[in-house]
Amino acid sequence: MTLSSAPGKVYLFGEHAVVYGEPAVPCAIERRARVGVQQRDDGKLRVNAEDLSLDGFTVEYDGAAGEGPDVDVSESLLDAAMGYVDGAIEQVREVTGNDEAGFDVTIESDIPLGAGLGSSAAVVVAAIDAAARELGVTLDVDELAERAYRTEYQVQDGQASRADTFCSATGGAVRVEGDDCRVIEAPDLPIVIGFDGGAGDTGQLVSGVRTLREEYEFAADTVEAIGDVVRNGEDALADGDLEELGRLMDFNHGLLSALGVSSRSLDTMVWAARDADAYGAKLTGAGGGGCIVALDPTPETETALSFTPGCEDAFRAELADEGVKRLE
Ligand SMILES: Nc1ncnc2c1ncn2[C@@H]1O[C@H](COP(=O)(O)OP(=O)(O)O)[C@@H](O)[C@H]1O
Ligand SMILES: C[C@@](O)(CCOP(=O)(O)O)CC(=O)O
Ligand SMILES: [Mg+2]
Repeated sequence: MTLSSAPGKVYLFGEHAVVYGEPAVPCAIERRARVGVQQRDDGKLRVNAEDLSLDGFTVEYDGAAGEGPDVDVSESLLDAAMGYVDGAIEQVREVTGNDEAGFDVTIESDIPLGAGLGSSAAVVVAAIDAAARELGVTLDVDELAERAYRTEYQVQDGQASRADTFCSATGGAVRVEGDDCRVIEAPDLPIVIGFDGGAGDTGQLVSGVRTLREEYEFAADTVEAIGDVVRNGEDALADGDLEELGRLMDFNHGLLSALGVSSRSLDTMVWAARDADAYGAKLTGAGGGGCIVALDPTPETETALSFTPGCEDAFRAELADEGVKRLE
């Protein structure tokens, strides 16, 4: 068996706008997906993903080369659930030139699904890394990030940036603008996360922003304004100016809200953090439901969130310096 892990992330700034070429700054956090892979002789793909439940079912699945799923759910739901793993294995078959390779894949993850913490990118990065190594090929981190990006791009119907996958592959704080991806210096950030227990549909939310942007010039301007916030945010990050970072995160949340990707529970958690005197707070990732990220070195925000109706979990997150980890 070959085992790799990869971290989730929060966006300090720039989600959604990054899809249209504006810069974004995600930071990897110490919450990981671990993917174990064992080659099979029969060319089939069998995925054991205990965290992945569809309306209460746990999926036992024979992927593209297999016999189809052992659950009674619609194909579209199953594609949505399994597309990332299937896509990751396709990339491994391509990059290793082993078209017929079959695998047993086991996924365990500390990252809530669809909540804006990049569970999909972490699963894809760890799966590609482990499956390629299982076939004797160790990918360098740039190739791994590129293959993981192609997987997300394909599964999300051509609507994905390189931000999540690059960040998960390299770890640390990163800056992504188009295909220019780099790791940047970041101070120790007092990151607090609030989770409403829900999820958003990344593809649908990205499509919503695309439509608005095509329909209204001011929505296109809003996307550009997010880019300006990010550029200011980079300076604040370089200066270690947490107050300014927080102000800019607040502004970023307002602009995301204007683009229709916030929700009542995300707004409620953002306001709870602001009322607790966090430096700033915003939704993270695609939105619609899931997580907010706040900056607060004191325990106040975590405490306030834990008493906020609609907030299911509040926790601190450490920056993950390391991206993909080769465990076995
Ligand atoms: N532990 C897991 N096991 C299997 N698949 C997972 C797991 N975590 C995430 N995924 C895949 O990623 C999808 C969620 O990704 P996405 O909607 O982009 O949200 P996010 O990346 O913000 O968590 C899930 O529907 C599933 O396909
Ligand atoms: C909305 C977006 O900018 C980030 C999505 O992040 P997440 O999958 O919700 O963690 C889409 C993308 O960059 O591919
Ligand atoms: Mg995702």
